[in-house]
Amino acid sequence: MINMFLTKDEEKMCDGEFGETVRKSMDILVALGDIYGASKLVDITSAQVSGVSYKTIGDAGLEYLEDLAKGDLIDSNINASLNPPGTDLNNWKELGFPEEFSIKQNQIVDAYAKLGISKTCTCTPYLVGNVPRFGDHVSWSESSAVAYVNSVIGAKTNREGGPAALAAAIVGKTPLYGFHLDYNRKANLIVNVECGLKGADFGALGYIIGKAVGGGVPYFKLKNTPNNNDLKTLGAALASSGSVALYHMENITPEFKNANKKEVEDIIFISKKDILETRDNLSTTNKEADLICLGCPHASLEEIKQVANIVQGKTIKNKLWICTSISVKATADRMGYTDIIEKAGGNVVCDTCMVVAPIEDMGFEVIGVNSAKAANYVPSMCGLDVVYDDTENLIQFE
Ligand SMILES: C[C@@](O)(CCOP(=O)(O)O)CC(=O)O
Ligand code: SF4
Repeated sequence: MINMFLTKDEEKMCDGEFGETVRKSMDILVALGDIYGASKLVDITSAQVSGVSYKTIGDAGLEYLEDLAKGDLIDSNINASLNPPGTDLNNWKELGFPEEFSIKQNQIVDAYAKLGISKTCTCTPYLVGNVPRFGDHVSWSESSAVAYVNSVIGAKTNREGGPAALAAAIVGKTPLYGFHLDYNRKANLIVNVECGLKGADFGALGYIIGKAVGGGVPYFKLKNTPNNNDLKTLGAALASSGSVALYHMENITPEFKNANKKEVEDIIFISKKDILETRDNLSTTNKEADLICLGCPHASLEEIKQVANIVQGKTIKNKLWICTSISVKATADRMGYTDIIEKAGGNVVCDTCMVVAPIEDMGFEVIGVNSAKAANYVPSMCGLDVVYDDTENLIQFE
């Protein structure tokens, strides 16, 4: 029995009148809505679909998607884009990605494309055209992207699983509960940062607070003004050590005035010592990195420019990847940044990242990262050591 209210059209979708793909998607959305007590479905303007890497979904995932893609679709008329896959979809051969893995990976992405999800392949779709408006209901699933779209843009999403975001993309709707409702978007922890922050400090802060707040909503008071790259780094870390989907930042994020901070009793003070200790603890080894892997979440053009400025005219000792979307790379190519980085011995890698790529099978042992999320996940998802530091300290020259 279905508990939530469905319109006549939605009932028809559940009954299979629009085909099997739509029916199966409605099954997922209605089950989710009933579990979480949603009153109804709500229209969305955007979806971001994770569950893409062959490393995480395997052959079973590929078969499921190819089967689903055989059915008819309705025109859900939303902007839907894919998360990073496990390979650079075009340049996997040149970059040394395993062949069988890369072929399967391309098949997965093709199946998603048949289901109407664009091959944007990034966890920072807000940099490349999948940009909802403030207040929009959306269904996003990559956890750093969820934190960004809720907090920095002020669109509304729960932390969806890949299948739920795909179902939402197919139908153009999501169940109305959780962070879609304003009363769940209030802060429940105040974070008073007593020192200025820069670079990898933001990841360290996110790592500490994610652990402290779990799935709650932190409200930050900072001494200095972060840029959007800092906010994406912070959100990624919050969403990986905890399950944060939304944060507020005084005078920075769009909903900070409605966060009800006066009613929040829990307050944490963060000192320079806390940040430095956490930065140290995020490294699992003192060894030098054999691969420096930047772009978690996927790099912006400014971050690629920063790397180009650091390596210009020099020869990098370690291997260097800077991971980003194909759209950002296209602009980096045009600006000459890619050429500078390649001449120094590094690569701008498209689509994939250090967590979802099979780097453990590619001969690397120690990965240098400037992202606390990557520092948290590379040891657990790839079984490799990490060194955590700022970009300029990670890159060594001949
Ligand atoms: C680790 C992560 O960023 C990438 C793995 O994603 P996927 O489920 O393989 O698309 C997922 C997440 O944090 O939501
Ligand atoms: S692990 Fe990092 S780079 Fe990879 S998809 Fe997640 S946020 Fe993006």
